[in-house]
Order: sequence, then structure tokens, then C-alpha cells
Amino acid sequence: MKKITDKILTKVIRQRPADSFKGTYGKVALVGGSQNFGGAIIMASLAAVYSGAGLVTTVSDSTNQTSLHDWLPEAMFVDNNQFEMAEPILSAATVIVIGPGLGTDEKARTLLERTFALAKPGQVLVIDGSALTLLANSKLTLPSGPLNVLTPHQMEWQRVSGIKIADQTPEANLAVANQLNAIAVIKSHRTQVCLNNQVYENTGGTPAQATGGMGDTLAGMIGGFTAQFADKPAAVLAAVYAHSAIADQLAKKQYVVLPHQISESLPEFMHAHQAN
Ligand SMILES: NC(=O)C1=CN([C@@H]2O[C@H](COP(=O)(O)OP(=O)(O)OC[C@H]3O[C@@H](n4cnc5c(N)ncnc54)[C@H](OP(=O)(O)O)[C@@H]3O)[C@@H](O)[C@H]2O)[C@@H](O)CC1
Ligand SMILES: Nc1ncnc2c1ncn2[C@@H]1O[C@H](COP(=O)(O)OP(=O)(O)O)[C@@H](O)[C@H]1O
Ligand SMILES: [Mg+2]
Repeated sequence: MKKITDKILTKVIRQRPADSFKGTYGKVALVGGSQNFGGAIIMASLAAVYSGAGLVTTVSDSTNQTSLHDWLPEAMFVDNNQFEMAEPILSAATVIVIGPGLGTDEKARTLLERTFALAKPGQVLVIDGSALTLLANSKLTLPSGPLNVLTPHQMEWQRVSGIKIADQTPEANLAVANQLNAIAVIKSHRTQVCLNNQVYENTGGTPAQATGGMGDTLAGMIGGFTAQFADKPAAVLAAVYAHSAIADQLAKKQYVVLPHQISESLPEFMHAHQAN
């Protein structure tokens, strides 16, 4: 199994060209956040902005708008009850992230179906949290156009792949990822990424990360990294590594690392690990 190490950072994170503007760094649209799980989509949106996406739009339940803007005035907002307003934004996005806090009710399933119907070639579609549970339970198929990136924890992967947690070996996981024609980021204390018929194991991470919202943050980071860096598979690996490396750094002085602290550390961390 290949290892994901700090080498991936300078391979992916580039010094920004002077002659650039927000459009150079990609548009990320994030769909999620029910009335009960608003925090999840706020944390994912925070991660997308702080990892450097040029323009970020959050499509969520209207009850989440004020809290989102308290945390993140940089994000635009569309009420998911007016999904027709979100459609052109999703169509124009470089990356769509769907699932953090989406929930699994009928409204959520419709939002997932409509998003899948819009996703197209050239886009990256990051599927996380509730969207994975819905994918497994409602027998939806992944859209064939975009580069699909699945970010399950082990139980979500069990639901999607049918492989019980105890049987989730690299070989078994890779076989299903290949069958789905997707990148699978299978999260645990040592996250494994199935990509291009290889399994990569992350070398960072700490139990200080074991807190709600940590995966929502990773989904937003994968969104931000794939929006702005050309090599999309490498950008996924770099986001996975950076997420845990920042946590490892903070955990030297903290008993627990909060998801929003990972996001807030991203600009300095990326500055320190950029290549010329
Ligand atoms: N602030 C917010 O708004 C937050 C909103 N969130 C949003 O909530 C939605 C539901 O996501 P979810 O992950 O909380 O619930 P679900 O999919 O039912 O999985 C949990 C079940 O799986 C089991 N399990 C086994 N192995 C596991 C593993 N390695 N890692 C994790 N779980 C593992 C686990 O076992 P147990 O803990 O009971 O032993 C339990 O039975 C989703 O949209 C998410 O984005 C959260 O991010 C939190 C913050
Ligand atoms: N003990 C641990 N060591 C390293 N990383 C961990 C540990 N526990 C959790 N994590 C990381 O935290 C994240 C949890 O994701 P997830 O369960 O989807 O969280 P949530 O849905 O609450 O945001 C994953 O990236 C996982 O690798
Ligand atoms: Mg999660």
C-alpha cells in the first residue's frame, strides 16, 4: 500500500500566479444542512473558503443562513427550498460537495436526485455524510459525468459497499471503488484512499480529531483543493494529508482539536507548504 506523506503537499499546493483572480481558483457549491444539522454544512463551507476556493456558495435550509454568515460572510447563500435558484450555480460550479448535514428525509433525497441530475463532465462531485446513506438506501446510481469522490466513514462505507467494517480490507475496498468508478476516501484513524486502482494510506491523524464535524471539514477541504489545483486525484490526497497534519500540529498543545480550528489553520499551513 502506498503512503500519503508530506511530499504530496508541495506536489499540489502552488504559489499563486500574480496574474490571477477569484475565478482562477474555482467555484465550489455545497449542498447540505437540514434544520437540525446546520453546523455540518457551515463547517464544510468554512473549509472550502479557508482552503482557497475562489467562490463558494452554500445551498441549505433557510434557517442556516444567519449562522453561516456569522461564521463566513465570504460564502453566498441559496435557500434549498428554492432549488431552481441553485441550479445555475450548481451547473457553473467547478466542484459540488453534497451531503454534510443533508439528512435522509424525502426533501433530502429530492435534493440529492436533482443535484446528481445536474452534475456533469469536467466537474468534481464530492459525496459525503447523509448523501452516502441516501445513495445506499435509495438505490440511486452515481452520475456518470463528473469525477465522483466518496468520503465515507466506515459505517457509511459499509452501507454503500455492502462490506462489513471488519471485512473492509484494502483489496475489498478497492474492488468496490473500481466498480463504482469513483475515488473512495474511507475515513478512520488511518484513512485509506482508493484511487487509480491503488490504495493510499494516510500517515497522519490523531484521536484529538474524534469530534462531530471533522469529516464535514474534510469534505469542504477536498472541495477547496480540487477546485483550485489541476491534478484532481492528487488534490484529494493532499487535502486528506493536510487535514490530519494540521490536527497533529494542534494536538501537540490541545487535548481535542475542533473542526473549525483546522479550517482556520489552513491559510498559514498552505503558505508554509507551497511550491514555487
Ligand atoms: N454539527 C452538525 O450539524 C453535525 C452533523 N453531522 C451530520 O450528521 C449526519 C449523520 O452523520 P453521522 O456520521 O453522525 O451518522 P451516521 O451516518 O448514522 O453514522 C453513525 C453510525 O455509524 C457508526 N460508526 C461505525 N464506525 C464509525 C466510524 N468509523 N465513524 C463514524 N461512525 C461510525 C456509529 O456507531 P456508534 O457511534 O453508534 O458506535 C453510528 O451508529 C451527516 O449528514 C453528517 O454530516 C455530523 O457530521 C455531526 C455534526
Ligand atoms: N482516532 C482518530 N485518528 C485520526 N483521525 C480520526 C480519528 N477519529 C476520527 N478521525 C477523522 O475525523 C473524521 C471523521 O469523519 P466523520 O465521521 O465523517 O465526521 P463528521 O460526519 O462528524 O464530520 C475523519 O476524517 C477521520 O479520519
Ligand atoms: Mg461524516
